[in-house]
Amino acid sequence: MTNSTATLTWQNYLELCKPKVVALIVFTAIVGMLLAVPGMPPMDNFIYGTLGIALAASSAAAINHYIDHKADAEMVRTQNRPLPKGHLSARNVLIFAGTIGLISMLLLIFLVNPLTAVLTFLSLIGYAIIYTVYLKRMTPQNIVIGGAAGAAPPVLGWCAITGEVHPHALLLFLIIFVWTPPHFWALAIARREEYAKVEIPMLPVTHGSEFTRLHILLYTVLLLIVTLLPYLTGMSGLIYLFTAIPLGIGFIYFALLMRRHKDNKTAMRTFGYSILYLMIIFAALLIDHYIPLSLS
Ligand code: HEM
Ligand SMILES: CC(C)=CCC/C(C)=C/CC/C(C)=C/COP(=O)(O)OP(=O)(O)O
Repeated sequence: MTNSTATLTWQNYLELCKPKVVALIVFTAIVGMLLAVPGMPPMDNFIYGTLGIALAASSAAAINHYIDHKADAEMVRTQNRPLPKGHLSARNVLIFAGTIGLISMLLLIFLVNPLTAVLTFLSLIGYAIIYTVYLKRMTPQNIVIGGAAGAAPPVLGWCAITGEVHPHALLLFLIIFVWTPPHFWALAIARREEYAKVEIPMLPVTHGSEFTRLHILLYTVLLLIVTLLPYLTGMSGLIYLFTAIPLGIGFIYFALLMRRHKDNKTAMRTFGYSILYLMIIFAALLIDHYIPLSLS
């Protein structure tokens, strides 16, 4: 194998893992871990927990590539993925997904704790099988229900440190769960023709873009309310609150902008904002945890 072929192979495997999505997922898990205890969490649980969750999410992403390869070949956004392009064989993808999935489970069972392993496994199956095989092709509520898998990582992170599912961790779950529909539907509006072409019943395809825009707005309002809960329950302080409120208002502003400007560019700007939103709100939770303002 020449050097450039080796690089290409390596890049293809990395692409299977959806590295940017998984990076943000892992960040939310890390925030869950750091919020679970005052000060620093035990290093072993932190490192092996992070690795285990990252490998499970990557395995789920690779399985999603395998199951979706036919639809992916039909859509401009996904047609250059390693399977539709023929850069990797289905067999290689399955072996890769199985191997990293297994390593993840071994790490979590033996070096973290069994509850984290079970919950991570359920998230993997939730995304790779329940969402990708069934929900995605069955109902326009696919991403609302399937969003539970993507929202799980802070709970997994928290559990990796304490061995329990704490109600505060469930608040973090709730934030990502309510964030997911406006995150995805903004993109789905811009890509509705492609989803229609491959007969995937995303909300803008089945109920139209207007209806979807209204639902994006409703979810951003709900999200602003839900993001007040960490402050109201005493889990987070004023640094968090003063970040969450303007961020939430910003998301509502984008949702309103989408109702005024019906172009794909505005929809994609909203999608871009959603990613920035999640990064910043979780960063704020973290900063607030270590630098609590005692004004409250
Ligand atoms: C059911 C749940 C979700 C759905 C259906 C969904 C859908 C998508 C789609 C289709 C893209 C691809 C955009 C593209 O190809 O340009 C994307 C990108 C992205 N998603 Fe999500 N997402 C979900 C949950 C999440 C979660 C839980 C996170 C992180 C916590 C996340 C973070 C991201 C990031 C960072 C990107 C940008 C990737 C890039 O720039 O390449 N998503 N999402
Ligand atoms: C901890 C653990 C195991 C979590 C798994 C969560 C996980 C990897 C979520 C990914 C969310 C995502 C990118 C959904 C899009 O899938 P899609 O098929 O609708 O998008 P696509 O068309 O870009 O493939």
